[in-house]
This record gives sequence, C-alpha cells and structure tokens, in this order.
Amino acid sequence: MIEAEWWEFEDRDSLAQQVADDIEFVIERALAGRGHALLAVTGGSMPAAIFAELGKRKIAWDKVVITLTDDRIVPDDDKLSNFAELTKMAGKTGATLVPLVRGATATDDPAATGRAADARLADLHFPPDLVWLGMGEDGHTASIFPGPDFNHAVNGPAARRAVGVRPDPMPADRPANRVTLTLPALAGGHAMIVTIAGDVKKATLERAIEEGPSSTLPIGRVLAATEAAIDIYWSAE
Ligand SMILES: O=C1O[C@H](COP(=O)(O)O)[C@@H](O)[C@H](O)[C@H]1O
Repeated sequence: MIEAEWWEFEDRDSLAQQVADDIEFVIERALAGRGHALLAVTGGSMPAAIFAELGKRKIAWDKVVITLTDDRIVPDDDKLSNFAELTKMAGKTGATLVPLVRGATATDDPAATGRAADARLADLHFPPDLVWLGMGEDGHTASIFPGPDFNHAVNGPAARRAVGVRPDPMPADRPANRVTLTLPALAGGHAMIVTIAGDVKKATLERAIEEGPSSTLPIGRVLAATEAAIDIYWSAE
C-alpha cells in the first residue's frame, strides 16, 4: 500500500511557496545532520516557479548538490535538455549542479550514456536527501517509461543509479532517448515529493496509488518501493 499525503493548490504560485518551504526544511535538516545536502530534481514544467521561490531563501547553497532525476540525450544547449533548464533555474544559487548527460549528441547510444551518468553519480553522497519527482500524463516518472528498457530501470541491480532508456512509444512532444535514475536510486531517497498539475495527472496518480506495487504505471512502481514519507503537491492548473 502506498501512503502519501496530498496537498492541493489553486495555482502554481501558491504551490511553489509551500514546496519551497518543504525543500528548504529538508535541506536545513540535511545540513544540520551531515553537513551537506543532495537533491535529485525533476525536469519538466513544474520546477521553475519553485526554484524562483527557493532562490529568495537564505540557504547555505555552497553545501548543496543538485542533480536530476532524468535527462534527455541531446546536446547541452538543446531546448529539451533538463540540465540546461536546471542551470537557468538554479545556476545563480551557488549550489553544485551535476548533470546526467554532458556533451551528448542525439544519436549517442543510450546504454553507454547511462553508464557514464552512473559513473558520474558514484562521486555523490547517495541516497539523496530529497527525491523530487514529476509525472507525465501517461504515468511515466523521471524517465522510466514503458518500453524495452523498463525492466532494466525498475528491476536492475540496486547499486545501479542511472541507466540509459529508449522510450517506446517515443513521446511525440519531447522525442529523445533518455538517462534516468533507476527505481532503487529514486525510491531510496530520505524524503520524496511529487509535483503535478491538472485533472488528468491527478486521476492517473490516484490510479497508480490505488494499484500499488502491481501498478503498470512507472510512478506507481516507484512510490510503492519508497519507504520515506511521500508528499504530493497538486495544482489545479
Ligand atoms: O519528460 C519529462 O516529463 C516529466 C513531466 O514533465 P511535465 O513538464 O509534464 O511536468 C518530468 O517529470 C521529467 O523529469 C521530464 O524529463
């Protein structure tokens, strides 16, 4: 059974205030406990307003490392690059930003790109203090999609933090192979938040939570494997 606390907001600005409060709390707790903090954050449309809010907070950003839950295997300056977006949103905070994908071309082999990401993550202090997930309307989370690499991302060795994946079917709006944190890497975080917007995603997430560990939806599988407290932040628009 998945136990999660839901928080509902009318718009993304009010959601951003609350999520920023909670992320600040997680960072402060990690800094007090172990002197540094590691966050794995979602790509997509939700983080911009939240990072804008976090940027106003007095946080010891020089002790904070931020990596991504997933990225697309595209050149560094491509508009589909989650790391390019993260750099725009959080570059000025002074946190250390760690990419999953660097210097790639769209034709790079996903498996090799995934291994390179995994090697880069070996230097970080896993598990993350916070895993911050988004979700697509199809129930994918991070870049765990149905397809030939689903099993690898979900059932691979616990020590493997990142793998390369080829979504199948390929999302028409953001067509690219990906690197994703694996289910064990995502589910092992000390705290978990999910940020989503809109009625379609709400219904999908409610279904995934009801299905639990047997869910066919990637988000259901990840949340069912998570032992940390899960907070879901939903905005109507
Ligand atoms: O492809 C991706 O999509 C999901 C959801 O993004 P959104 O823009 O629909 O909120 C995101 O969580 C993931 O990191 C991203 O790579």
